[in-house]
Amino acid sequence: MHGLADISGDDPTELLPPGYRVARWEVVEPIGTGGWATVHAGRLVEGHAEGVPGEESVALKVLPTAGLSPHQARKVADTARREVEFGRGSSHPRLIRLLDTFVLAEPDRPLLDGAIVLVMERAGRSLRDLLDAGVSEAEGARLVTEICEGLAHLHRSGWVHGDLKPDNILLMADGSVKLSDFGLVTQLTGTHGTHGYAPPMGTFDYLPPERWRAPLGEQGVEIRPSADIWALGITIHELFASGASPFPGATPMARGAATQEYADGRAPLRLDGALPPFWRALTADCLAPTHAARAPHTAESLLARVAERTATDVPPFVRASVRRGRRRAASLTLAVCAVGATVWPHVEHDTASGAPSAEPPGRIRVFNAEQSCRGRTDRNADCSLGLAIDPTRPYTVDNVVATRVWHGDELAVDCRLPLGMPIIDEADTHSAAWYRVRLPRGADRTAAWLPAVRTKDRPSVPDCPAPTPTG
Ligand SMILES: Nc1ncnc2c1ncn2[C@@H]1O[C@H](COP(=O)(O)OP(=O)(O)OP(=O)(O)O)[C@@H](O)[C@H]1O
Repeated sequence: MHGLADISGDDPTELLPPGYRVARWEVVEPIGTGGWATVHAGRLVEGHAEGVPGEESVALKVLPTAGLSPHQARKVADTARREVEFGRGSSHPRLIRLLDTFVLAEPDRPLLDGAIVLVMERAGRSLRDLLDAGVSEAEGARLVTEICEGLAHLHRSGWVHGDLKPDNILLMADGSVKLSDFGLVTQLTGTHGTHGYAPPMGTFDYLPPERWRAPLGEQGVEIRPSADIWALGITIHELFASGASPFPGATPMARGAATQEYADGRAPLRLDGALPPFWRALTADCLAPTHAARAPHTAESLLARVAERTATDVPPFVRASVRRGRRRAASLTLAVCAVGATVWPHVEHDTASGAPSAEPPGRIRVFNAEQSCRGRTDRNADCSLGLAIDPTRPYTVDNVVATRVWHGDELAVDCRLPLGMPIIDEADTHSAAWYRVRLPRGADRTAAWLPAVRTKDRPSVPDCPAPTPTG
């Protein structure tokens, strides 16, 4: 976020020298400086902190309040309050965890007196550090997937990040993504929990067009999850275009003006030629010019799109088995179904007993919310839908079986899981229910899970026992 002044001074070690103790934590060295804060590497020197793996694995974020105008001090305090309130109530593998918070009492060191210290999990670097070199398409897919997992969790829990950008997308030592910097997080309110009110701050390059004109009320400016989706679109563009913004201009203000020209229909969206076709389409959806046009593209639906795309874009040895599966499906199609759909054979296993059962308790037809895919009979890969291995885990690349399904396919169903991972389809239909379906003979497993949003049928089948990781 943009602060009003660099309050930290030129040398962060002047503020918090190595060896400085904050309760059970000790400062090791500075990591970086933001608009309002300096961040230092730190270590635990006393006792034990749950979930802190190594003794040097924390970051101490210091927000000084000394020397600020009352207005600035209020902003810093509000930023810290948001981070703390959010950090205390949330825990997810894709979010940087808050471990401790303090307000320093240092009457003899005026710069530090009253400073707020947040102790957090420490990352190795940020996504910003990857932009110059660029990433491969596969690596980009993994990074975007993990960003979307974090965003989907935030949005599901009723929060908007409000300052998503490569600097706030941190990479852990093992390369995994965690979102950070929750100083502008906003809780969704309103009758349906659709919007909240954020302070009029943020990073110009990542603000959606509607934010430039949003009226500032007593509670702040209105913000919705679609603001994070816009920021995600800019971030994906930067990721595949070596850090370039999709909007022209030498300064953030100029790029902001270009953003508004586009939103007003006075300029087209010009995405960099470096973006591969799938990512062009996805980025364009994230950068839909209005909240209403962007709203169907939720973090959850983007996650499903990337997962499906990655599952079709599999290594050659897996692809061969998928092709074999498709050939088998194609012959069944001819034999059984005049409209290009498949009726899968059903012999595998009875869910409750594990014994083979000839007749499944129910059948469902696959429904594809993409209208353009419904009339097709060619089983085109772009129109295929995935099945999950574990319906309680995020629907990501490593949670999709190799066998694909298409609109109209008829599947044998054993049971229904009412509360799995919530899924939102392209038409914005929500459901946390899943059906356990049998896979055709020869598939690499006997069963998989179809999200209930992918069928219009409601067969009367028993509730499933808790799923095992093998599905
Ligand atoms: N948990 C962390 N682990 C490692 N580095 C971190 C961590 N949190 C922040 N940093 C790094 O410290 C620097 C400043 O942090 P941060 O952006 O949170 O401060 P800020 O004042 O809120 O910044 P901004 O004004 O950009 O929002 C950044 O370079 C960031 O990558």
